[in-house]
Amino acid sequence: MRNVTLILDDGSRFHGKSFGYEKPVAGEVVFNTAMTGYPESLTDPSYAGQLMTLTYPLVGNYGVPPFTFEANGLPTFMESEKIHAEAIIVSDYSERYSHWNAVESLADWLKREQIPGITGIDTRELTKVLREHGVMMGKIVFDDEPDNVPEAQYAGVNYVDKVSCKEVIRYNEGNGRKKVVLVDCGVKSNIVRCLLKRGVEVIRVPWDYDFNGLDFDGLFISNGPGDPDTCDAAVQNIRKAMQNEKLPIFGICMGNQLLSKAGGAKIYKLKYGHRSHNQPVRMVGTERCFITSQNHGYAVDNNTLGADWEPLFINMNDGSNEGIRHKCNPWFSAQFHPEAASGPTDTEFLFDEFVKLL
Ligand SMILES: NC(=O)CC[C@H](N)C(=O)O
Repeated sequence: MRNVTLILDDGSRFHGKSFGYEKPVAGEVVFNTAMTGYPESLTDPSYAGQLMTLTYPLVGNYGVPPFTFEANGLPTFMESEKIHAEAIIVSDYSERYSHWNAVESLADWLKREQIPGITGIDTRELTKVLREHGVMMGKIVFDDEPDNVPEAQYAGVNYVDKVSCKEVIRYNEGNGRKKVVLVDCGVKSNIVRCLLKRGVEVIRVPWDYDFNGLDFDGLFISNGPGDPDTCDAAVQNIRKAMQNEKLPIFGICMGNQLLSKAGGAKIYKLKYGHRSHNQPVRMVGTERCFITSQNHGYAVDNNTLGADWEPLFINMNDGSNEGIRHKCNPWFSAQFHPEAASGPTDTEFLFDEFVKLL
């Protein structure tokens, strides 16, 4: 195992060993406090451009599931066709694995997909640094190649364009089913699955595709990587769709941010994001609290919501926005992940609410 150093933009250094693909890499260093879910998180397109730190120390011990696909083309156990995170940073990589569904080790998968993985890092200490300073850019450098230092930019880059589908894909076509246009900003497979299992046809379109000429009954806006302020084309198309006040609209994560922007609200960057399986959110106007799966670095500024909108969920840790709804029209969204994958499924009922509206 080659020695590596993780260098953060503030100059902090963490020494570890390479266990994945051997390539220096740079990106935004973020942390996730979930105890499980590395196959789902690594393949979540929303991690594009980021070096994913896991605070839970033992990683790799349940291996990696097979990369098989369902008849409709969706991967059976992964959230997309490939790893999107730039690298994974762990404390204690477990070379041995055991799980009924495992077919290979995390190290073998990372090497095959040419994604670096580093171990031996005190990821809890690293997380303290990120919480204190806020998320930072960082680089993984191989100690025996000190001059091979990678560069990367995260802010202002349109990552959605890199991960969105390039052409229209239809699922579950025909039979007079209700049709949902899904704006693919980097959609997770389980979102498509959550819609399909409720009997609708899904028309998945590229993030900047003007879907307004299509025949459809509802609009869904997906999760996706990077800064929502780089996705103006999507916001314009959503605004056009809003001319039909009866059209049901539902958004998740990036979808919450883009719907909010279409409604006139502003987005800001959180100091260190929400990435875990246990983020508590309260449904506004009730005492109901849900434990949610999350992965986002930006948030909607509640104070900038227009008069026709209100927060739908609020994060109980930091009071930030976790969803919005329109006061009259069937338009709502969640900042967290009701489709889980991975994490708790307690809020999957939001898909039922949306499909009922169609
Ligand atoms: N998972 C997502 O859709 C994330 C949305 C956005 N890229 C953020 O970081 O806030």
